[in-house]
Amino acid sequence: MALYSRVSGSVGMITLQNPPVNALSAAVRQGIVDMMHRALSEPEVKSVVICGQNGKFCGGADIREFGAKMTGPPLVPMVHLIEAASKPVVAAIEGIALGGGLELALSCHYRIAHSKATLGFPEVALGLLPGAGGTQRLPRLIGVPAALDLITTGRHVTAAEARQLGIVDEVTDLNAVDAAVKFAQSVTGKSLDARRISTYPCPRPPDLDAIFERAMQQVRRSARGAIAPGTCVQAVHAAVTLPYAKGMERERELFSLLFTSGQARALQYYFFAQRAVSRWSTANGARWDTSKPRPVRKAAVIGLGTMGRGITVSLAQAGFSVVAVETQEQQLSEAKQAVSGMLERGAKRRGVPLAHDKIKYSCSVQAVADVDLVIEAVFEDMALKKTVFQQLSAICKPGVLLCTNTSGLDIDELASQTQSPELVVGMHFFAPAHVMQLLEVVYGPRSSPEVVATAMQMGKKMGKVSVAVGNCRGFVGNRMLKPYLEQAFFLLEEGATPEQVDQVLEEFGFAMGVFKVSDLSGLDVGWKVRKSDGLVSPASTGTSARIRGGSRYSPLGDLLCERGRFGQKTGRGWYQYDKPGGRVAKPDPWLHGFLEEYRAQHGLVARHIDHQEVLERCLYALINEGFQILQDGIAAGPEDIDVIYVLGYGWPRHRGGPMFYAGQVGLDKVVERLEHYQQIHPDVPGLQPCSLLRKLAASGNPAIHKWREVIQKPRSQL
Ligand SMILES: CCCCCCCC/C=C\C/C=C/C(=O)SCCNC(=O)CCNC(=O)[C@H](O)C(C)(C)COP(=O)(O)OP(=O)(O)OC[C@H]1O[C@@H](n2cnc3c(N)ncnc32)[C@H](O)[C@@H]1OP(=O)(O)O
Repeated sequence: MALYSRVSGSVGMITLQNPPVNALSAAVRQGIVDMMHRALSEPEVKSVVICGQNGKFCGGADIREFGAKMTGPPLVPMVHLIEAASKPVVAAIEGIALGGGLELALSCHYRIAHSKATLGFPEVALGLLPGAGGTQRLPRLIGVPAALDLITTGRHVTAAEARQLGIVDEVTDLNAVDAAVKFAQSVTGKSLDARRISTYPCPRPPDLDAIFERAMQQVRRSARGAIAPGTCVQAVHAAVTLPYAKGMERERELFSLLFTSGQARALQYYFFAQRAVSRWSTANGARWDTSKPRPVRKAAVIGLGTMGRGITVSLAQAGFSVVAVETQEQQLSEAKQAVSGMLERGAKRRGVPLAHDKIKYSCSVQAVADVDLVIEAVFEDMALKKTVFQQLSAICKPGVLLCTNTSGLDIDELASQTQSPELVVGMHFFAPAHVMQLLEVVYGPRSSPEVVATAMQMGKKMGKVSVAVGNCRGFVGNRMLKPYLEQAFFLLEEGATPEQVDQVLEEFGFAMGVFKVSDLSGLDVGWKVRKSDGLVSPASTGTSARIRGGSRYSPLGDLLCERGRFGQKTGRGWYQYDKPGGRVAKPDPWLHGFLEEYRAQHGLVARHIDHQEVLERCLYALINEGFQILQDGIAAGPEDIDVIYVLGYGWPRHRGGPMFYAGQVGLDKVVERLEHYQQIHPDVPGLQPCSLLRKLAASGNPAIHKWREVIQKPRSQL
């Protein structure tokens, strides 16, 4: 709703009230319309201030209303009512003015912002465009290039930048509402003719066509198939080429197109999914709202390889004191240099103070004796990690949280090396750890709720999105990756090339295809794991070379590693690179020849594999594992899996995540296609639809938010 009051005798004040962000729900819109009429009809009122309760102007349209039937006054007539008002209307912007909130502010005649406020049009991230005149008013106010930048990227600007761009009239360090009231009094009676943005002519730079061409190219490059950014460009184009009223019609047309799209639904689902994962629960009943995090002031990182360095930087930048331990002198000095460089670049990019003094380096594990939390990031080797955990358990003060950055080893086995297994959790960072936003917090059967809560909160403090997951081989992300990779290898055996598979996945929207990712992370990583699992056997031919434990196995990755082809680092992998460490993947004729030879040796006949088969086999195998993970209680809900895949594995956000995507495809269709492929490949268990997937499909493809009702009480292995 919106509250009306009279201040200083002549100023009508409309306060938006809809916690937590004063979103423009039907009730708020109704309140604004009613209170505007009231302010305009009261003769004592000479000017109006619009502000938001609790220091937040407005977070935009109420996204929760998008899925339901719209009620209440629409936004467009509401902003027209404000702009057409005969009394000056001043927006007092505190906290946030985003999306519809900024459109509301742009319909006011003046805008006063607090210096800490942020403003922006983030609609593009929800698969939309600013549909209440934003695409028509902003270019009129600040020009086409700046408007295109803000609307197509959705980036938030500070009050200072907004002032520089001309979006706000004044910035204050004092109380913005008081300042707006004073301002409103000062403009009482002044003509409003020059204050209605919709009446401004839209500036037409001479190189207009080139500007729009560049904007389109830019969004095509970065959108990875998302339709909203390009549609935003079209809407801004209308502002320059059409009169305001026609431009508004075009904005509405384009908005409707996006509003009803699957991409908008996926992005809006993802928006709430990312927030839902902070309300975590575990298979043994611990919950976010009943578990109190422990205070952590000082943390330690053990092992300063690539991951340890990134984790050290993340901790220091988040304000923790860090003891960074590396027992190899040479490694330690290299790490110091690398960490310093990362901190300097980070400080420059984010304009934050350098955090060098937060870090103390040591080559002795004894240095961690007084820390509150340790993150072990040594080499991915169980025996080594066990030794480290035994040492830590002996050295650390009582009650210290012992965390491991393993990407898939058994947390419980590590916990059993310590005197207090309840204090052990996984904190699985993604490389580069100081950049990637995802953190899998892995709890074991004995991890205490407070310890899970602490790791989740630590992640948040480091600016990460933390997702709590149960303990199993590969946890959620890497466990689902296995069947996906497996299918990609099988497709090569059957006749595909790495570039064909990658192209299909990149067209789907993945940042990188599976083989390019494999080259980037290093083929030797998986090879070591397969070797320790006893899967890598001496080269042989015939069917038995491609069977392990009764199931189909592709030794292709092993064979490449045997030839020293580890990917980018060696300049050769699934692709070739101009030099070791090179980044540009080029198809490799050697690899094509090798695949032909391999097929011949194993009696395989290459066949044509189409786009649909590549996509379905890779994605549905991955999705099927996701359902198995839900069934096992390793992830509490589909949102957890989707957030992990979008933030950690390059799944296109505009497709919501693998579980959401499965729902959009239709669960019955996913089951049907998996069964189809399983009939052809009966030796691939990962293509057998799991029982939860079958159950959900049989119960009529329920909406994703209803899946939890069907997922029985978690039947975790924990
Ligand atoms: C043809 C059909 C015609 C239909 C007619 C429709 C006409 C529409 C016309 C115009 C289009 C306008 C569109 C919009 O305005 S879309 C919304 C644009 N705004 C945003 O995208 C802002 C989204 N919010 C945020 O970025 C952040 O929440 C934040 C910066 C505002 C605050 O961040 P933080 O402090 O970190 O808090 P949380 O993110 O955790 O959020 C707290 C809580 O609030 C919920 N929430 C936030 N914003 C909204 C919102 N706009 N609507 C509803 N709910 C919102 C958020 O979900 C959190 O709650 P929780 O999920 O329960 O945890």
